[in-house]
Amino acid sequence: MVKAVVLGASGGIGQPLSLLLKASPLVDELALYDVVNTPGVAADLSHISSVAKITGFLPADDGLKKALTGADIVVIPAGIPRKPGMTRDDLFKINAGIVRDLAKGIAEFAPKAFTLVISNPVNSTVPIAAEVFKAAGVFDPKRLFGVTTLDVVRAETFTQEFSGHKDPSQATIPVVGGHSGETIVPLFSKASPSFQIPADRYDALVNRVQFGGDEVVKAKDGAGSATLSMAYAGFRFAEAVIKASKGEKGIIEPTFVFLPGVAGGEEISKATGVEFFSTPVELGPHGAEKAINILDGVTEQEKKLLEAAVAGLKGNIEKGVEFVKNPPPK
Ligand SMILES: NC(=O)C1=CN([C@@H]2O[C@H](COP(=O)(O)OP(=O)(O)OC[C@H]3O[C@@H](n4cnc5c(N)ncnc54)[C@H](O)[C@@H]3O)[C@@H](O)[C@H]2O)C=CC1
Ligand SMILES: O=C([O-])CC(=O)C(=O)O
Repeated sequence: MVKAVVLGASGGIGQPLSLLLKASPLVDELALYDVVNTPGVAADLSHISSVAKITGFLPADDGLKKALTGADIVVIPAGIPRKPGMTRDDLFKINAGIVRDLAKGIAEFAPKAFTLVISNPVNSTVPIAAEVFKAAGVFDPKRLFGVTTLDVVRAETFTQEFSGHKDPSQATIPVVGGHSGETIVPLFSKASPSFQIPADRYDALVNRVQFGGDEVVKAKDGAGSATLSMAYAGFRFAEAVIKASKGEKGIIEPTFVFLPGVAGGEEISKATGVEFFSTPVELGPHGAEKAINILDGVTEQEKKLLEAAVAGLKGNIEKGVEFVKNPPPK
C-alpha cells in the first residue's frame, strides 16, 4: 500500500501532479492538502476510475494532520512562483516559511515519509526542511529530496538532436549542482550513450538548461512559471522513489540531497565543498541508497561551471540553514 500526499495540491503544479498520481497504478491512496480549493480538486479527481482513493484537506479541522497521517511519500509544490524579473531567491521571503511549517507537519505526522521538495528556491528550501527535521530529531537524509528532475528533463529535450533518441527521455544526461541559474550544471560529457556537441553550440545549450525556467516565466508573462513540465518531472521522480521503495533495482535519478547522510556522498561533499548537492542517486527501499560521484574526469569547461555553481550554492544553503537556526524576527 502506498499513500502519497501533495502539499500545495490546488496550484499550477499541484493539480496536474495530483492528476498524474491519481492515474498511477503505483498509488493506493492520495491525499491533497492546500490552503484553498482542495475539496473541489479532490472531488474532480475522484471520478477518475483508477486505483487511488483520494481525499482533500484544508487547514481547518486538523487538515494537515489528516492528510499526512500514514503517508509514505509527500510531495511539496506549495508556495509562490516567479514573475518576470524575479530570481528564485526572491521567492525565499514567502516560501521559506511555508516550507518550514509544512516540514514541521511532516516531522510530527509522517516522520518516516519520503519528502520531495519542489518549492523554490530548492537550494534553500531543502536545507530548511533538513534543519526542521533535525530539530525534531527525525532527520533521515536518505528520505529528503530536492526535486531537480526538470533540469534533467530539459537537458534531455534540448540535446535531442545530438543524443539522437527518438524518445528523448531514454537519454541519460546528468545535471548536477543545484536548481537555479548558474548552480545548474549539465554534464554533457557524462551523457550515456555519449554524444558530441559542436563547440559553437555548447554555451547556448548550457545556458538554455540553466535558464530554461526563465524561458517559461517570460512566455507566461506574469502568470507564473513552469507547471505542466514540472508536474511531469515531479511525477517522474515520485514514481522512481515509489518503484525503488517497492524493490525495483537500478533506479538512478539526479536529486538534491544532504550528501554526508547518503552513502558515497561524503566524497562528493569533500570534492565540492558543499553539503547539499544534486548528483545521480541510486534509489532503493529506504530512499537514497547511494550518491554517485560523476565529477571525476569532467571537461575543463564543466569544471568552470561547477566552480560557479558551488559558489552560488554555498550562500543559498547557508541562508536556508540560518532561517531555521536563527529565525528572522516576526
Ligand atoms: N523544483 C522545480 O524544478 C520547480 C519548482 N517550482 C516552484 O514550485 C512552487 C509552486 O509553483 P506553482 O504551482 O506554479 O504555484 P501556484 O501559486 O500555482 O501554486 C502554489 C500552491 O501552493 C498553495 N499554498 C500556499 N501556501 C501554502 C501552505 N502554507 N500550505 C499548503 N499550500 C500552500 C497555494 O494555495 C497554491 O495552490 C513555486 O515555488 C515554484 O517556484 C516551479 C517549477 C519548477
Ligand atoms: O523558473 C522557475 O521559477 C520555476 C522553476 O524552478 C523551473 O522552471 O525550473
